[in-house]
Amino acid sequence: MSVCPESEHSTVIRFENVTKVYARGARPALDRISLDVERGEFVFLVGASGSGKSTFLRLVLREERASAGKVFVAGKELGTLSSWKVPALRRQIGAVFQDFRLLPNKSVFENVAFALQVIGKPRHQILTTVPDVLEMVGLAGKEKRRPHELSGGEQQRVAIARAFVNRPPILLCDEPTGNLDPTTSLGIMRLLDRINRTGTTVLMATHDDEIVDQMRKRVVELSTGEMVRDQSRGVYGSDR
Ligand SMILES: Nc1ncnc2c1ncn2[C@@H]1O[C@H](COP(=O)(O)OP(=O)(O)OP(=O)(O)O)[C@@H](O)[C@H]1O
Repeated sequence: MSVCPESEHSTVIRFENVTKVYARGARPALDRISLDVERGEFVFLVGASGSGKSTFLRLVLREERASAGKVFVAGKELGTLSSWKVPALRRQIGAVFQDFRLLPNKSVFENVAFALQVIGKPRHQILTTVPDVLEMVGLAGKEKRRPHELSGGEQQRVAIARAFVNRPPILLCDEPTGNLDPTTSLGIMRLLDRINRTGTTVLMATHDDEIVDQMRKRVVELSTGEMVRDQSRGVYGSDR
């Protein structure tokens, strides 16, 4: 197995000349992307629909493999990573999506606890960890509710709690505010910012220009699979 050539300790995601082609003859969804994300960074991935943002996130999760080039996550090269090691890789990555993806028949508590049960955490640990993370995301007192008894913003907080409960070093967010109004979105961003300040690297794909402009974090822009901008403390549109 090859290991990331840079210091494993600071670079958490590295793309080396990565191309992804889904179907033979199709134009690349990602075209020769090279990028390093350091531990503790907050990175926005922006670009029009179809520019390759979700493909980028899927490569990090090893849901897809690069057609050419190398992807390193947490020091591991994903092209040569054995399939039996993929679950351990994914334990290092929390993921949050636009559509929340909660289990509808489970309570808030159970939705978050489930993430710990599947990785074999003991019951006593689950009983102390879940209330802590629910408190952190602002859902103390709502443990027994089902997802349909919560607002969209609250449902996204449950999804974030579930993604973060195991304290992964990396949090991937694919349009996490896409279904939320601006005020609720701001609350979600404050929460992601807090999580980032604990040292977790956050990589967030978004179309939400107001949020990108307010947060002033690193902005990586894709356009039809090519990286056209990588700006520290950037804004959504490069012309502003
Ligand atoms: N599973 C797939 N099979 C074939 N082509 C795909 C697949 N997934 C994505 N694509 C293509 O790859 C390109 C990039 O898509 P991707 O979903 O990564 O873009 P995106 O920037 O996330 O878009 P959106 O903002 O709409 O989610 C598009 O041309 C898309 O049609």
